[in-house]
Amino acid sequence: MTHLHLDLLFLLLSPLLIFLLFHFTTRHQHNTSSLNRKLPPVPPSLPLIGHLHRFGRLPHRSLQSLSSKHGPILLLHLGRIPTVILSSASVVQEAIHLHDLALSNRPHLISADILTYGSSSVPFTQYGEYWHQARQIYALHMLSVKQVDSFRQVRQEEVALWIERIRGDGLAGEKAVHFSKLLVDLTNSIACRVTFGHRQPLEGGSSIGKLLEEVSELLLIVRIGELIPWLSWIDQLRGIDKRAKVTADILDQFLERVIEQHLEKRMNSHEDEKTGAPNFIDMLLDLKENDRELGMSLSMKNIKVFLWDMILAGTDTAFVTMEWAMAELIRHPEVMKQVQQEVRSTVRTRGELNEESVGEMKFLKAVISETLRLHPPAPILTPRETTQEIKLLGYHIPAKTRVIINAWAIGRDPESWGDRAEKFWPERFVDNPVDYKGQDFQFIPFGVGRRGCPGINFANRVVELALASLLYNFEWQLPDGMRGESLDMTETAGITVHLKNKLNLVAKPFV
Ligand code: HEM
Repeated sequence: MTHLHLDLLFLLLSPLLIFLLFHFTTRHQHNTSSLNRKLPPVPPSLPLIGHLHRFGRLPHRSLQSLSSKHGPILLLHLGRIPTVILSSASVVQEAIHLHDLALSNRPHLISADILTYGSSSVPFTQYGEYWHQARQIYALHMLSVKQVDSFRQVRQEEVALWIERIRGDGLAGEKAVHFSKLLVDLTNSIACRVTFGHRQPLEGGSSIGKLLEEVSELLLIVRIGELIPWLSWIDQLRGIDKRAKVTADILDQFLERVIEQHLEKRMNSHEDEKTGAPNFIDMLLDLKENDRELGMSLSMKNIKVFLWDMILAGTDTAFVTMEWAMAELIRHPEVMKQVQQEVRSTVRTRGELNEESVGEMKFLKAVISETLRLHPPAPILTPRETTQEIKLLGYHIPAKTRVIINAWAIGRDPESWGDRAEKFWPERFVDNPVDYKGQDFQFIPFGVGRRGCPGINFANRVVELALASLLYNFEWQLPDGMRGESLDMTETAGITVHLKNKLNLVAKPFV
């Protein structure tokens, strides 16, 4: 059906839809308040769509402005979905200290169901036994400090190749480098080598990057049927399910193929030959062979989900962090100079740029923290859902309420960060014990509580080494004599928030 037909159909049906929506929404809101308990403040809404229109294209910003008017805890109705918004460090602290367990579920999302084997992906899966076992596998095997250490050589090799690529190809010092694209290439190749053992495991036309883009986009699409179930036929007409199923099939076939290749290789090699570079597929296949020790049986489906999670959760977030860090450094040449001085003098003293020398670069770490404070890659984290009724700041929050934590607003709250809350000022993190591991509620780019990110250590190693290498090897400028302060910092909409206009920079070799 063409777009014209769809629009016409929608127009004809809209009076009926408006009546039914009005009936549904008012009845629903009445039900919530009839509990006769004090609910969080509800900003004015429209009868048909509740607060959907107030969610905005960039929800972290629109929700911040709502909470500055109505307070740090709000109740919104996104269509049929009651959603509580938490926007201050103290309210999140109370939520996690008193109700972490009750806040550990994720809402059920149809796209995640289709794209991640019935929502088996850890970021989307329901709280319960499977989630516990999966987190154990991350903590003890895939993302343990020892395991992350074992990928050191992969990271160092990939970063070194990447730096040479920037320097070579006649790019460096001549014309602007498509910096954002370079970052995607690096994070993809590290994630693929670590996960599959190869840089580019897909043969033929499509690439992992393309597949990843399609999956992220599909996970982001707002489904009308999820907000207003009886309108789900509109999603069918939009073809979302079909698109998601096609992508899920490509993804599944790809994962099957790489796992088969590894199985074949294992069958054809003797025990003493199984010493290739470490990768998640072989590690999971080893665990599957010894699943009695593991305490759970790992199915092939589980293995596929773990592999895809690593790519999905780990690539975009690290890339976005580096993109924002570089954009802020370009806008603040004095900070750029200071961090380059630290990186270069540490390398001079240590004789080498590697993960050990990077570990000593305090100001570089402060620059990364300040970037994550101002630009958390997932500004409203990942939504939660209450498993039971809870009480927060004296307000009742019913079971099955969606909960959104606005980490972006919390990171810019003058109550926690003072007058210079909006300023990029990395010094605030030098010799400051506040960090992003989830204990300091004013700074939570990796989330909080038991659903917090298990990949912090993995991400840090990549981001620190890659940024240090860029800063050590090159002087960075905007093309055509553009000045840093004119850099467009407009954000894109999405679960992860990028720079809208991709970064193009001139890289002049320093060494
Ligand atoms: C700068 C990089 C990263 C950032 C900012 C980030 C941020 C986040 C956030 C905000 C969440 C949701 C937390 C919550 O709901 O409280 C999350 C969850 C998750 N992250 Fe990360 N992440 C990053 C890198 C990684 C990496 C490298 C991996 C794996 C290799 C990873 C794996 C996961 C997983 C599996 C979850 C789901 C946890 C659960 O639901 O139990 N992340 N991450």
